[in-house]
Amino acid sequence: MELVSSSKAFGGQQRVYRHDSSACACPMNFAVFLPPQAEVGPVPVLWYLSGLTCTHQNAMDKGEYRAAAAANGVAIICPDTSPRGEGVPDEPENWQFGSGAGFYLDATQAPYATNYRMESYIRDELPALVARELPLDMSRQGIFGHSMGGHGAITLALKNPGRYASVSAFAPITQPSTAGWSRPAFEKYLGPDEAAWRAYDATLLIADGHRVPDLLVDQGTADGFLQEGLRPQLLELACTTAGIPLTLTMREGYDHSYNFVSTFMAQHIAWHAERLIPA
Ligand SMILES: N[C@@H](CCC(=O)N[C@@H](CS)C(=O)NCC(=O)O)C(=O)O
Repeated sequence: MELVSSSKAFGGQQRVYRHDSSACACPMNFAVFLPPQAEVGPVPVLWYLSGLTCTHQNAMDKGEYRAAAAANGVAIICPDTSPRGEGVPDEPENWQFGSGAGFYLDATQAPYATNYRMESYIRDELPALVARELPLDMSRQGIFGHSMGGHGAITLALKNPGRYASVSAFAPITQPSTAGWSRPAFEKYLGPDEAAWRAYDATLLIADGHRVPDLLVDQGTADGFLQEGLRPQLLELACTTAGIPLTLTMREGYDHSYNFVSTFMAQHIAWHAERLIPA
């Protein structure tokens, strides 16, 4: 992998790397913050998955995670949200599909199946790469994300028990198989048979028996996508029915932006650190 940039922050290093992805069949960028503790030994890893229209850069620029990551001694990795660039099929006018809208799934339909394999990328390829190249303790991983990235974090945690010791989300898309901004994308990536969509829907994965030990979710009450796109009540119902301890907090007056995400970032990192770092 090629170092694109490196800058000291909070005693650690905020870096961006670029590499040729075999899962996505294109070059991919990712951001990684290494806390100062990484200079003395491998540190736990917290994966942060971003939402629609984002790249590896949004959370790095606006997520305000570095102080808490340095204080807790965890690395934060922010991957891109889709394959992108020359030769990657896209709908440039559509912000809910294609570039910036990979939905953390492995597409099965032409022409998307060649590149849009974000599940394999996040679950297999990128962890193997960073494990080889960076001072990370891969036996201690957590995952979180925002909106489409909250969907990605929760579904990956549900499907890979034991891989992620902790999972949380800011304003996650809880039931993408029925939400207006994700249904068309699911159909294009996965085909018309909705049975194939269940593997990428948190509420349906829970209904099908998948579990996480516990789950932290924050949601702003002034989020314009709250009832059409996000619907935390569906996740709450699924978790209650399944007996999954969910800490869902509705945050009065907060919208969908990084002003909301950054406000609660330190609390989420502390939640993960409690589960990743033995007292
Ligand atoms: N472009 C959309 C908004 C998309 C949006 O809010 N994306 C969220 C994730 S779902 C985000 O994080 N955007 C990038 C940013 O705020 O930096 C619109 O015009 O309504």
